[in-house]
Amino acid sequence: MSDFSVNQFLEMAGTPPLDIEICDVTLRDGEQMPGVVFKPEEKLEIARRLDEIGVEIIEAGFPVVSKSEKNAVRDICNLGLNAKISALSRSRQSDVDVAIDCGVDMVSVFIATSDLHLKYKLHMTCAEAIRCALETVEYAKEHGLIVRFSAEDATRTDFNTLKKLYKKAEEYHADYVSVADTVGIMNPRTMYYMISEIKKIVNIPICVHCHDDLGLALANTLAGAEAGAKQLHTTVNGIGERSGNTPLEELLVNLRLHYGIDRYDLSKLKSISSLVERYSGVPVAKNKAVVGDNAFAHESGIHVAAVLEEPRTYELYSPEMVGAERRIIIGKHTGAKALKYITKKMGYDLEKKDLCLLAEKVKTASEFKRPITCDELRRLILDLKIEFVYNGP
Ligand SMILES: CC(=O)SCCNC(=O)CCNC(=O)[C@H](O)C(C)(C)COP(=O)(O)OP(=O)(O)OC[C@H]1O[C@@H](n2cnc3c(N)ncnc32)[C@H](O)[C@@H]1OP(=O)(O)O
Ligand SMILES: O=C(O)CCC(=O)C(=O)O
Repeated sequence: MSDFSVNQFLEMAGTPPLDIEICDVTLRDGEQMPGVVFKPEEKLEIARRLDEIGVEIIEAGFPVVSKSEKNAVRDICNLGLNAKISALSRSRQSDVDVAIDCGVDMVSVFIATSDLHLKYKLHMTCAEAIRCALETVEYAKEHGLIVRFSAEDATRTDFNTLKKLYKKAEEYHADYVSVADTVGIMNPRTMYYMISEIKKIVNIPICVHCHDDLGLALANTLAGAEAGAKQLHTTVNGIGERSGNTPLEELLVNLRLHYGIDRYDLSKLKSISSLVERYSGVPVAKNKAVVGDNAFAHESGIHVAAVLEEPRTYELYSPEMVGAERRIIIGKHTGAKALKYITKKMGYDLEKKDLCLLAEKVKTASEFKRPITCDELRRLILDLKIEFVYNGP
C-alpha cells in the first residue's frame, strides 16, 4: 500500500513532469533570520544532513560576513559531500576571491535591480549595477566557478530591463539566472507567467528564490517549477529573513506527492527539522505542515476511532514517510474508542460503559486547556471505583 493518498485531480487537471534540483540556503538566508547564529560545527552537521537527504546544492554561507563564516564555508567544502557547495557573493571581485579561497564549486553573484534598491540601497544607476554584476560574473567564470547570477528584488524590477539583464548574464557565461522574490510579492499565477517569459529569453537554467511575506513561498516555488524553473531554493523549517523562505520539508513532500519525485530521502525530514529548531532556537509551530508536533497527532474521538482502524482516514501521508510518529492525545475531545485503545496499552481492560464514564471524567479534567497525561488518566481510572482487569507493568 502506498505511503500516501493520491490526489485524483492531478490527472484530471494535467500535471507536468518537473525537471528540478534543490539548492538549500538554510546556512545562508536561514541564518539571516534575526537572532540566528549557527556555530561552525552546527553548520557542518546541517550540511551533512542536507547531503544525506539528497539536496543537490548547499549554499554554505556568505564568506565575507566574518572570519568564522569563511572558515565554516571552507570546512563544509572539505567534507567531501555529494552536494555542490555554493557561497553568496556581492557583485564585487573581492567577495568572489573570498569564496574561491573557501574552495566552493559555485558562487551566487547578486545585485539588486529594482528602482527602490538602486536608489535607496546601492546608490547606483541601473547601468552601473549591471556593469558591476556582469564584470563579477565574468571574473568568477574566469576563475572556474559555476556561477549563478541573481537579480535581487527581481520581482519588483522593470521586466524589460530584467529580461535584458538575464540575457546579458547568459552571454557572460553565467550558468544560471535567479529570480529572487526578495519581499515575497508574487503569487502562483504571476510567478508562473514571469518564469515562462524568462524561459523564452534565456537557454540556461532558471532559479526561484521565494520569500514567505504573503505565505505563498511554497506555492510560488511550485508555480515557478511548473513554468520550467530548474533550481528551487529552500530552508529547513522555512527559516529566513522576516517571514522566511520556502520550507525544504514542505517542498520535498509536495514534489513526492504531486510530481512523483522520489529521489530525496524524506525519512530524514523530521530529524533535520528538530536539529535546525534546536540549533537556530526558532521553535517549529505545532501545526506546521510535515514537521510540526501535531502533523500526526489526533485527539478528536471521531478521528481517533477512524485512525485506529485505518490511519489514511485522517492522514494524507504516513508519519514514517517523513521520519515522524503518530500520537494519540487525551483531552476534551477524546471518545470511548480512543480510551479503549490507550487504556489497553496501559494494561487495563475496561468495559464500554466504564470507558464512557472515563471519557466524561477526562472531559472535565481537561478543562484546564491541556492534554491529560497517562498518570492522570490512571488516577481517573482509579477514581471510577470500578472493577477492572489490569495486565500492565
Ligand atoms: C537579499 C539578501 O539576502 S542579500 C544578503 C544579506 N546578507 C547580509 O547582509 C549578511 C550580513 N552582512 C554583513 O555582515 C555585512 O553587511 C557585510 C560584511 C556583507 C558588509 O558589511 P559592510 O562592509 O560594513 O557594509 P554595510 O553592511 O554597511 O553596507 C553594505 C554594502 O554592500 C553594498 N552592497 C549591497 N549589495 C551589494 C551587491 N549585490 N553588490 C555590490 N555591493 C553591494 C552596499 O552598497 C554597501 O556598500 P558601501 O559599504 O560601499 O556603502
Ligand atoms: O537569489 C538568490 O540566490 C538570493 C537572493 C536573496 O537572498 C534574496 O533576494 O532574498
